Amino acid sequence: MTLSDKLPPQSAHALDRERIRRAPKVLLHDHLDGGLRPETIIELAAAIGYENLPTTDPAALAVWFRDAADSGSLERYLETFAHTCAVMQTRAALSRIAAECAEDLAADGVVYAEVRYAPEQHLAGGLTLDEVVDAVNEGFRDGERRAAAAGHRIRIGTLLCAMRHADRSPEIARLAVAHRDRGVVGFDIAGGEIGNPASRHAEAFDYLRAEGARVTIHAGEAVGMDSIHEAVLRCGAHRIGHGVRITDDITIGADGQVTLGRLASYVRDMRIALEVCPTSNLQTGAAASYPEHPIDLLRRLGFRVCLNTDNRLVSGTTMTQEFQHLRDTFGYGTAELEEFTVNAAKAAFLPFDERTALINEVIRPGYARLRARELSRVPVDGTAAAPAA
Ligand SMILES: O=c1[nH]cnc2c1ncn2[C@@H]1O[C@H](CO)[C@@H](O)[C@H]1O
Ligand SMILES: [Zn+2]
Repeated sequence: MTLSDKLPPQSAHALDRERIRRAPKVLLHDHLDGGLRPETIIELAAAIGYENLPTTDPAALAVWFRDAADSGSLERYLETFAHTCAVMQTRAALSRIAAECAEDLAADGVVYAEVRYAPEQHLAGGLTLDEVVDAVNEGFRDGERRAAAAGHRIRIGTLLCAMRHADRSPEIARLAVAHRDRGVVGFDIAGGEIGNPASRHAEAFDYLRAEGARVTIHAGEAVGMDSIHEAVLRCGAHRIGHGVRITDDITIGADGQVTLGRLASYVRDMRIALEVCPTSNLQTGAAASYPEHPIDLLRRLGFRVCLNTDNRLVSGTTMTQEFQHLRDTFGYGTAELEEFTVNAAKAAFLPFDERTALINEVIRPGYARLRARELSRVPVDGTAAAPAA
């Protein structure tokens, strides 16, 4: 197979920011504790007497997070979460943060999201694991209602993370299964990848497999193929968080001939989705630059790639902004945004009929409308009559 054979036609129209924002999008990889509003952190910190924030100016705090996370190392990136987790230790704080997350995603045009967090990191104020999950779910239901009142349709499921370096994964796996019909759609492991192999959590993954639970695993971000191999073949991951280092198992000859190794073939053949987060990858050193980011290669090779934010505050991003970077770097347009969105909907941890409805009743019609507007050159708000082409 040569790569040039696999190039789809690029969209003829450049998508402007507002059209990207309005297009229906699906987000599968977004951390609740990485996406707080800076104003909310400052308010909550003041209320509980948390004095370690680097600044109490919202704009400066947003810049601080992005800069501190721009370290080239995943470990340094993760250090910034101490400040967000510090203010996420009560029922009210968790519910508020989840509700605001739903509102912010909806305002960015996200119609379905799976938002993840590690319940074990929210026990310092005396909450139980079950109370943490209930508080977050309550917040999301509230946020969905508020978004609907503002004219935005969004649905949110949650993924419970266990931390790779800790030893609570069996408990968190049981928690995910106990709440699976009440807002929780799957399980993940997050945190430092180096020195913390997924196989340490084999007990949790064996249990989840026996329960038929849905699993995604952060892998192939700071560690390469070995980590992806473990995640998929030993731990049974249905999706991979990041997974960009799968390119270590792909060779491209001087003649453009592409060869996939056994692992890369498995991931592509089995339609294991790669939850790709370009900006986060640049910050942690998983990719050197947008042009060098493997998302375009993987997409052209037919991997089930979807586009994600990872951490909206820490990476200073939104879904709209992630796609703008790809538009500017690779010339992507409506077709590619729709492709990522449908890929994400196919890989969502929703029942089959709900995934189908999401694609056929929300995503496809949304993009059809977008394309019709492009053709007639109607302004995005549809108010003024467009001049004839
Ligand atoms: O890109 C990432 N790779 C690995 N772990 C991450 C990433 N982003 C956030 N977290 C970790 O996941 C926890 C639960 O949400 C966060 O507290 C953070 O430590
Ligand atoms: Zn992540």
